[in-house]
Amino acid sequence: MSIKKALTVAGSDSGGGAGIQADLKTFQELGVYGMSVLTALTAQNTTGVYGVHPVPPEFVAQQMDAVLSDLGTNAVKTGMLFDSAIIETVARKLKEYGVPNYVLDPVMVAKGGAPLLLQEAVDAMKEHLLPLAMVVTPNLPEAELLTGMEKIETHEQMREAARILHEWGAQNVVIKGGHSTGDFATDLLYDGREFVELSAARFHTEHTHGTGCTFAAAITAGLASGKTVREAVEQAKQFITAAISHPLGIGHGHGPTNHWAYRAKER
Ligand SMILES: Nc1ncnc2c1ncn2[C@@H]1O[C@H](COP(=O)(O)OP(=O)(O)OP(=O)(O)O)[C@@H](O)[C@H]1O
Ligand SMILES: Cc1ncc(CO)c(N)n1
Repeated sequence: MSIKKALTVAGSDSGGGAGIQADLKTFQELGVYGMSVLTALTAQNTTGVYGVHPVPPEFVAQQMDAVLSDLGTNAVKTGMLFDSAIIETVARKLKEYGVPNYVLDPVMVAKGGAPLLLQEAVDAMKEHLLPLAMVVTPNLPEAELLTGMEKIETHEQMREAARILHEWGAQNVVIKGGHSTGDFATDLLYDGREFVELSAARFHTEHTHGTGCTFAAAITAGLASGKTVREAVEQAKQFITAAISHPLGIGHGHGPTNHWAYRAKER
């Protein structure tokens, strides 16, 4: 059996719960070989983001060349990209190498409110990355910023946002419902033809640092392994639900999710 590989292009979370670190842990747990291209360093822990140090776009390009010219990959995800120069560089390299199975997690703001994407970069993300995406995974505030819709709360508004992002070039759209309220955390998958709702019990917990990164990384790992988009999203939902339901209880703020929980349950 050949080894399946996945690449994450994202920022570093020194606290280990989100960003590159969450992605690599998720890849490992789902049995794919993980590779990483760093776009920014953050001085971060469970209580907040205390500093951001972006990587020069030329060095992002150099990292992508190093990985893609030698190892190649079966899937790629992007997370924190910080500015439009980095976005344009990443888009150019994804096209140059014809990278398959691209998952765009449009990371914009950290849980505590720190900006992880400059405002000037939202248009660049729509123009350069959305049309390349096999799957895009906005949370509700990200879907509002991308579509320009004033409020996305109801199921019908989630469907409308998904239709718009599909029309703008993403092949599949997952609108994540983590930020809504109610007894269920319900996400919506749209492939341009049908809507599929993925629902799980909502856990009343503070420990949701890195949920979005982990979810998108799990989708990426599934695609790298040859799953269909539907199968990969369903597995990712199970992975993140398990990770949230068994928090590690570390740190003084929003603690990380538990990347071991899914495999522990499988055994
Ligand atoms: N309290 C919760 N209980 C159960 N599932 C949740 C909860 N919070 C989020 N989820 C699920 O976790 C996944 C990630 O969604 P969320 O909306 O939290 O992403 P995000 O806001 O991008 O995360 P991040 O804070 O990492 O940026 C989705 O499948 C969502 O339904
Ligand atoms: C580096 C990084 N990427 C993404 C997020 C969003 O959770 C975060 N907090 N930090």
